[in-house]
Amino acid sequence: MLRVAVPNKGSLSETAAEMLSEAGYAGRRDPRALNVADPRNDVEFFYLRPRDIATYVGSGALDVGITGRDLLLDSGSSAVEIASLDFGSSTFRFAGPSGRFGSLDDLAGHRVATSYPGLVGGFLAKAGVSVDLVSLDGAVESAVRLGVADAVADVVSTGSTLRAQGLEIFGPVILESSAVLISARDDLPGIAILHRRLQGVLVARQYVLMDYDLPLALLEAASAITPGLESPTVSPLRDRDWVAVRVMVPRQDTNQVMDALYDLGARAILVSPIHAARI
Ligand SMILES: Nc1ncnc2c1ncn2[C@@H]1O[C@H](COP(=O)(O)OP(=O)(O)OP(=O)(O)O)[C@@H](O)[C@H]1O
Ligand SMILES: O=P(O)(O)OC[C@H]1O[C@H](OP(=O)(O)OP(=O)(O)O)[C@H](O)[C@@H]1O
Ligand SMILES: [Mg+2]
Repeated sequence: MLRVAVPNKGSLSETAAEMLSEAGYAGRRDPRALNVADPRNDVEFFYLRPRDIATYVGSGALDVGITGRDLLLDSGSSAVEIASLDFGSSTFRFAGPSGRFGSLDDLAGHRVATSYPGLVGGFLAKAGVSVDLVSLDGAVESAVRLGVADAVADVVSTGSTLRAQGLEIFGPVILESSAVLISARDDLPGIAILHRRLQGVLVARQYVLMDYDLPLALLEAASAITPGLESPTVSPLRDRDWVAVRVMVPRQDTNQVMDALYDLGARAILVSPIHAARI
């Protein structure tokens, strides 16, 4: 039975659970349950703190897990990233009081608060900048105002938490992070199945199916607008001068693509959602 680590709370937990459910796996009925067996899929899920998942997976106690790239790198675990899951995107940045720091070198000798000492310490060591790291559990943006640090290094999404504390980002990007699938095993077929199913969910979320009718003479021009993943499916119509085209289109481009196809001469342009996919 494949043993899978899933975030039990925090920013990643809801979407991770939704994706697994869309991928056909059993979820938690009791939100406090720590594990759920899914015998139909030969999987058992373990609901753990996102910060601990890389440790469990790296040690081999669990086979595969969903966590943040930043948490994986901070942990120093030997687990590796198998795939990005395209949610929970954030950037890891330095920030200080407005106008106080201009570049990374300005940090030398100062106190930097973070709840990711492994990630930030590694980054600063590589950059050759020596600081006094202040390790906190969370809400690190308060550390400057409360006087325990001169700057912070933390997860930034919208930036509103930093702004509310009078901080602004400076220096290089430490990391672009997102939710990732991690493992320390490459010998379990169940991992490839889980990976493929989650990829299918991403495709179903990111693409729509588009059908349209088109004068045959415009097929090359239309294929340039909607190349599809491999190549568009083209079917004959009773009127031999026309064809029906079916193609996958990135969801976010749907309306621009429909406008362009209509301008070209396509008609009866229909869009449908994709419920599941294996690409
Ligand atoms: N505001 C956010 N937007 C997007 N991703 C975020 C945000 N905050 C955290 N994350 C990401 O979520 C993952 C886990 O962070 P999360 O906040 O859920 O856990 P935590 O900080 O350990 O727990 P908690 O905040 O509940 O104490 C990390 O990969 C982080 O980059
Ligand atoms: O850029 P923003 O959109 O404001 O989001 C970033 C904030 O979100 C996370 O906080 P979280 O709620 O996880 O609290 P924590 O700091 O205690 O982990 C992160 O640690 C930042 O503080
Ligand atoms: Mg947090």
